[in-house]
Amino acid sequence: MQKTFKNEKILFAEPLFQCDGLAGFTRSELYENAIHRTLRINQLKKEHNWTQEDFDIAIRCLNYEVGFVIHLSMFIPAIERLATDDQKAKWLPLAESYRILGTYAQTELGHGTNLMALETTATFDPRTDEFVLRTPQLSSMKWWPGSLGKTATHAIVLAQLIIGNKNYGMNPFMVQLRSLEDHMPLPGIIVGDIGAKLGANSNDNGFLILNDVRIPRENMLARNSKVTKDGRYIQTSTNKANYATMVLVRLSIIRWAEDTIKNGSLIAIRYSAVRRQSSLQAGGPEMQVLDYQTQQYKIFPSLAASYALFFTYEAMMKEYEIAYAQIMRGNNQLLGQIHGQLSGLKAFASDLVTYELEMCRRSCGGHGYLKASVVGETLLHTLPLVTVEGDNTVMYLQCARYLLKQIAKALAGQDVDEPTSYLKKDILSYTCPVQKGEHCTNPNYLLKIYTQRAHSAIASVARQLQFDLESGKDQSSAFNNNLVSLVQAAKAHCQLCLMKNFVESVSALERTCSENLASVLRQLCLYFGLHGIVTASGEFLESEAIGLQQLEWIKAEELKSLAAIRPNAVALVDAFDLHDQTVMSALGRYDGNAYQHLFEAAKREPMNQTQVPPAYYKYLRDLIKGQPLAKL
Ligand SMILES: CCCCCCCC/C=C\CCCCCCCCC/C=C/C(=O)SCCNC(=O)CCNC(=O)[C@H](O)C(C)(C)COP(=O)(O)OP(=O)(O)OC[C@H]1O[C@@H](n2cnc3c(N)ncnc32)[C@H](O)[C@@H]1OP(=O)(O)O
Ligand SMILES: Cc1cc2nc3c(=O)[nH]c(=O)nc-3n(C[C@H](O)[C@H](O)[C@H](O)COP(=O)(O)OP(=O)(O)OC[C@H]3O[C@@H](n4cnc5c(N)ncnc54)[C@H](O)[C@@H]3O)c2cc1C
Repeated sequence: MQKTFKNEKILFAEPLFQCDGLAGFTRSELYENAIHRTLRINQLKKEHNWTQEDFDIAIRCLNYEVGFVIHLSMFIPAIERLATDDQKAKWLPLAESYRILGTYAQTELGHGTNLMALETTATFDPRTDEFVLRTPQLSSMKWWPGSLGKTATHAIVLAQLIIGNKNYGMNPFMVQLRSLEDHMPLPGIIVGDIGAKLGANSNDNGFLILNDVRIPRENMLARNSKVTKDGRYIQTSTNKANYATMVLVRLSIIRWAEDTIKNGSLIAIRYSAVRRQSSLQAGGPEMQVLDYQTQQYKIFPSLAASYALFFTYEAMMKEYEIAYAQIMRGNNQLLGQIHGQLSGLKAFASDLVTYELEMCRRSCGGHGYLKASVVGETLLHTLPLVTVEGDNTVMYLQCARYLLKQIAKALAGQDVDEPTSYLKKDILSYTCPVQKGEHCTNPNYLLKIYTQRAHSAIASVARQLQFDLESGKDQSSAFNNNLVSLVQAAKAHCQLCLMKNFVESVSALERTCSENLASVLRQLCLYFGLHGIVTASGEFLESEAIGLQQLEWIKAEELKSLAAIRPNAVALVDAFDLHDQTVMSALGRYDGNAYQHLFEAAKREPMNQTQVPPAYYKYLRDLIKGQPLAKL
């Protein structure tokens, strides 16, 4: 599942990467530890001639608990995508050698989603051939960018370009924030950390106020548009190309989601295999909780999601690479498709894993509430994914916007993109594919059900929008009246994508892997499809892709699937090939000794380093001895 990291032994031989000790770290210690880790991985990369992929896998093995995440995943890719060749030649070597440390400063205190309303301005001054950057009011200050608080020496600042009295929209500007001599903020720059978060506290997300900061004209990243010395704005590509970095990170978030749900399902399944509690026969031996149908019902969805997201990431990475190669050659034909697909899938993947991670945590009972179980920590660390790189609702709506355009093309007899080719079918020509119970044991039949449900959801909201417009509603009212249905249609399309990628990937694997493995993967794919229909049965019924009889067969088959997966559940998570130090969980260790590891973790608890707590001498001693307490 995860390209086995041949360098695991090297990485985890170093105490720095042994994660047991992170509990109890202060924010400053977490921050320093993260920086130390990334720089040490960089040294290991040089010492052992690791590839960039090895470097990335090392970071994923550490669950992204490293420093410079935005520098590596946004600042450098933004230079690659938004800068001219000359600008790349200047800035990339500095960034790649960590001579400058960057962030991607787009979001403001007052705006994150609505980029058109960003308030930071970059005003061209032809007298000095410079841009003057300012955050005009409190709500304008940049707020959230990772590494902005204490680390970044430079930021790619997204600002409204002003020439004369005209606003040319959001453009990217390279701004130095701190001195490269003493790291002090430069004149006009007020910068700092925005404070503790629910998780990911090793990251110094920051704020930035720009008070008339002057930068040379050449600091506007000018691949897609530029300003001439005499103040003319020349656009060389769609200004949406300036959004390209976000598209890449949305793809990375799908993989981040896959990595975290693999951790969660591995912990839940391994622990459920060793935890014995209660029994079904009076006086009988206590059962492995993994044998309870309800426990399987709680945690097998995370197992299936792990594989579904793995296959979807692989498919989307290929789709992105094709689109990106064309875009970098100036051909933006696939820009809309890749944006629509990745907006929706980033939202769907992050929604799916945050839900299933909580189910994994709950399945561990009381111990799931201990930091040492790590499932809760993983959830806290994953929660931002439903917001970063675009709030999920907004991302679903971007996907829905794409789907509406595609179905309009389909209805007009025009070509549509491959991911929406199903919309070419006549919506009235669908017949329920499942005519007998045994059809529910074939993922290909289920795929037809998902296709019809997605097509129906998109066609239905398109019709409703058309009806509202024809009834006299203006565009924005008609849209706002149908946002919930638009999100539902986007989710239906995304769930179809996951199911399609799962079915097609297993079908491709069957041609090369053993029948045993093929059978296990087919079973998991079938379960993923069945469970998805059951959990959204109302929508599937509404689409007429299934009736009550089919739903009855599907629900029965889903429960049978639980029992079929049970014998292979532990092997399926072992197949993730995750090192104990990656999973970090006392409940999910490969040796299965959960209780021993829990107790070891408790013994490492800082409070246990002394037998008698300081509070005893301040408060408890007099209390216990019945002596009057001094005034507190
Ligand atoms: C991966 C390995 C890396 C190696 C290093 C390893 C070390 C790193 C460790 C791990 C890597 C992990 C990677 C993940 C890191 C995650 C960290 C994340 C930190 C967070 C960062 C951020 O949050 S950055 C800020 C993100 N902000 C947003 O996303 C804002 C959301 N809002 C918008 O995008 C736009 O406002 C919105 C799309 C909502 C509206 O656009 P707008 O132009 O205002 O109007 P609209 O009419 O809707 O669109 C017009 C037109 O433009 C098209 N379009 C919109 N967006 C895009 C786009 N992104 N790309 C292409 N086209 C776009 C849209 O479809 C419309 O087209 P038409 O319909 O007019 O044709
Ligand atoms: C951990 C973390 C790291 C981050 N790192 C960075 C970074 O490095 N660089 C950076 O620039 N930013 C960063 N961000 C900011 C992030 O990109 C924004 O928070 C995100 O884009 C959401 O925007 P917002 O916060 O303004 O939410 P809002 O858009 O204000 O969302 C509030 C609510 O309004 C709803 N809403 C908003 N617009 C619409 C609409 N059009 N239709 C329907 N509903 C709508 C949303 O669905 C949501 O429910 C980070 C955020 C977090 C949490």
